[in-house]
Amino acid sequence: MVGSKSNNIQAKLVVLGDMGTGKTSMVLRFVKGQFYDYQESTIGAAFFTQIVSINKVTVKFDIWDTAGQERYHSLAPMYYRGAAAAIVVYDITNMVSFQRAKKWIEELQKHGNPHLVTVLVANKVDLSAKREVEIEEGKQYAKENGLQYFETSAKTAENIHDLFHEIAKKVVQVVPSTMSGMKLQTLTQEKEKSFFCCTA
Ligand SMILES: Nc1nc2c(ncn2[C@@H]2O[C@H](COP(=O)(O)OP(=O)(O)OP(=O)(O)O)[C@@H](O)[C@H]2O)c(=O)[nH]1
Repeated sequence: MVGSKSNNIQAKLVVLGDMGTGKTSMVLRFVKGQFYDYQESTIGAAFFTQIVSINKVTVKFDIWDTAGQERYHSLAPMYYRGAAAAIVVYDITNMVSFQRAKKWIEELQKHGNPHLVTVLVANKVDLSAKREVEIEEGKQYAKENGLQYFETSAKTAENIHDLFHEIAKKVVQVVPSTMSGMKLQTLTQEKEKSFFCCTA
């Protein structure tokens, strides 16, 4: 439970998925309202912050946008460790990226925070004429694995706002009741271990 006064939650959010699926584009759309047709591939990872208000609760997302290229795979645990939420992205025009998304989900199930809010995102829905992964396939996989599922387009902004707001709502719901009322200072010492960081 979160206290009735105004509350602030800081939550680490990691974005994973194959290269070129649109991870950076989705985050840029959400944080800056921008989209680039020629978005450069991420090297290592990029960091962004954005605040979302859910009723009287403010969620500050610390977003780690990871690099999808295989050579950066070994860095990923550094970014999903301690995360409150994860977005796993695939490109609806690329079946290989869907297979890769499943691998990420398996990895998170094995090594991620057990309370991780995980969302499967099918991006580039504006390219439906080139679709290789059917909606039902994505939905079915998400259902079987207890994940939320969103179809988005970073290009047109379809569902991007809803995606991050839904994650914020879920994060607010799973904030452990023991953390309600804790002071930021107290939590800072344990920040490495904690999934959330609250002020009340
Ligand atoms: N049509 C369309 N193109 C998109 C969309 N999202 C991203 N793109 C394009 O796809 C390409 C790759 O996008 P990025 O955002 O760099 O993908 P990424 O997953 O961050 O890639 P890595 O950094 O290599 O892991 C870019 O040319 C984007 O413009 C979308 O929703 N629709």
